[in-house]
Amino acid sequence: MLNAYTSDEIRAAERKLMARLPEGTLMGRAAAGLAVACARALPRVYGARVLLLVGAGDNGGDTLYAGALLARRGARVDAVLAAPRAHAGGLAALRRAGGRAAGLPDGPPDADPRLTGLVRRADLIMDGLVGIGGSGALREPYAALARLAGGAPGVVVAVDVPSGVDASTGEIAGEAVRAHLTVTFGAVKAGLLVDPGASRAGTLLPVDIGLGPDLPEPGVVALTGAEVAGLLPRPGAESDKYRRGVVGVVAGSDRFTGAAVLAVGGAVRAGAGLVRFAGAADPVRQVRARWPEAVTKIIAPEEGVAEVGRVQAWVLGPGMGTGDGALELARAVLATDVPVLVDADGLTVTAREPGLLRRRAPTLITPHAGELGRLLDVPAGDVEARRLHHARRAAAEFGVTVLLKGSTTVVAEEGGPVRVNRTGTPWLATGGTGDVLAGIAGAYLAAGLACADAAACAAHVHGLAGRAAATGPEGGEAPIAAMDVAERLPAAVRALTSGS
Ligand SMILES: NC(=O)C1=CN([C@@H]2O[C@H](COP(=O)(O)OP(=O)(O)OC[C@H]3O[C@@H](n4cnc5c(N)ncnc54)[C@H](OP(=O)(O)O)[C@@H]3O)[C@@H](O)[C@H]2O)[C@@H](O)CC1
Ligand SMILES: Nc1ncnc2c1ncn2[C@@H]1O[C@H](COP(=O)(O)OP(=O)(O)O)[C@@H](O)[C@H]1O
Ligand SMILES: [K+]
Repeated sequence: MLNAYTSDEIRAAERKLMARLPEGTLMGRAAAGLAVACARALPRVYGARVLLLVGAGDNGGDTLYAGALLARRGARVDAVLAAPRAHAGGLAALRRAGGRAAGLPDGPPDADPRLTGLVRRADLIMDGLVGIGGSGALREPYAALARLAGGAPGVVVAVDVPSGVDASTGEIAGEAVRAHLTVTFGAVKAGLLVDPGASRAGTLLPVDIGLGPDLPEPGVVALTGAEVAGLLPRPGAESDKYRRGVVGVVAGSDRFTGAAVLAVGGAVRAGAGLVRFAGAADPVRQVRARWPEAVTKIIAPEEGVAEVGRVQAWVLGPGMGTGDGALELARAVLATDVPVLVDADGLTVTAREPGLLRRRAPTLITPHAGELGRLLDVPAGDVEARRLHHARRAAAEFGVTVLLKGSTTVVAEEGGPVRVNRTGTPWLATGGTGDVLAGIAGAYLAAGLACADAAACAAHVHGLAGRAAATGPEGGEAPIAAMDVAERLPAAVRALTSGS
């Protein structure tokens, strides 16, 4: 499990640890780890040009000490001091090691030829403007320096967090540094795992400074492949198709037949014991043609799902339409006493009657930002900008588990940590992949996994399958279709369970 924390949690742990150690020990450990990471990111240290962007706080202090270590190994180190004050010990160390430091010129930094020259020529830039002490949008001149680093040809290394990214949430209020590598101290910050912050961090490199025993229970976690493999349902000698889990899928409409085929495909390929599909005549025909494994039934909305047969979990919504008939079907499925996954159109219609989501049996909703925005009555852009906040809020408000899709998938439930999935690829941003995801998670629910486990495992496996589809065995990357993701599921699960 990769555990991630807020700035306050890290600070509290640091305070406890610092009380037991001589002053400066933690900064020394942080700077040493940072210098090693930077040295590894350079082809050679001797003669390399290194530029330090230094803020007034301890984040700048780490950067100056690390710069001093590189200068001692022969790097040509220049520090730009973004504020009138800088960490005194760090500055002295850099100068002693032969590094140079200067303040900012008058006027805009991006119009200063010396500064733009330093940025252009730097093999490596360390962003030490702000770390966990940052709050709100980057102020000037920090914001201008972050912009300058954005256009630099060299490697950009964020110190602890990319400046401008909220370390606790991943939110970005204004300008933010875009790093190739983030060297983060003590423990991973939650904002490095959640977009928009996560995509500014590049590769994450945690440096252990001894905080472990002082850290609390994490508020955000990412499951490892081995943990997901351990949770995935697996048939045993006593299994039969019913015990493995029967998933009911209510999806598609005469207008949207593909969503039904894809959701059923996700469930079949994820290992459901049996898939029962119920819907309008057209999607039933399509599902039967593509997935002869599924048992199908044509239903009219007023019939409900009582005659479809016994299932252990329902998937409700992909492509089912948003009219009154769809709402009637949603009412029928949500009135059952088994776990229900609500996706896509199912969410759009329940947004008209959110009380339907309050059930005794578990409920998992799988919105993208637009769908969650409709449920919470906030713009989709705000959901994307504040993913952790809105996913947690919806879980609390509706009493459900929430899997919020998009560039970072987060799974939130009351009383547990948020789980973040890191296996996906932007190639998944294509029509129908969400329908496949719903089918996968539905199969896991039917097999008996709790909502948060089913959601986290489904997102993990779906992300792996998406990546495998986009990269293929010959390397490179190519566009994918949603059905490719369903087809790659068995290979993704095989790779996961074999530990490769
Ligand atoms: N504690 C420890 O043991 C260890 C800590 N470590 C390191 O210390 C870092 C935390 O250091 P920190 O607490 O000094 O805060 P830091 O991130 O440098 O920022 C504060 C400065 O930024 C400024 N500022 C804030 N927001 C701003 C904005 N929007 N735009 C512009 N400026 C803004 C703020 O200005 P102010 O608001 O006060 O005027 C103040 O000057 C941590 O990330 C890690 O790198 C490691 O060495 C390991 C051990
Ligand atoms: N930029 C991205 N990076 C990674 N995954 C993405 C990105 N954009 C979308 N996805 C994933 O692609 C899928 C799209 O689902 P959804 O929006 O429901 O599409 P559809 O309704 O067409 O099936 C989700 O699993 C989502 O997490
Ligand atoms: K930083």
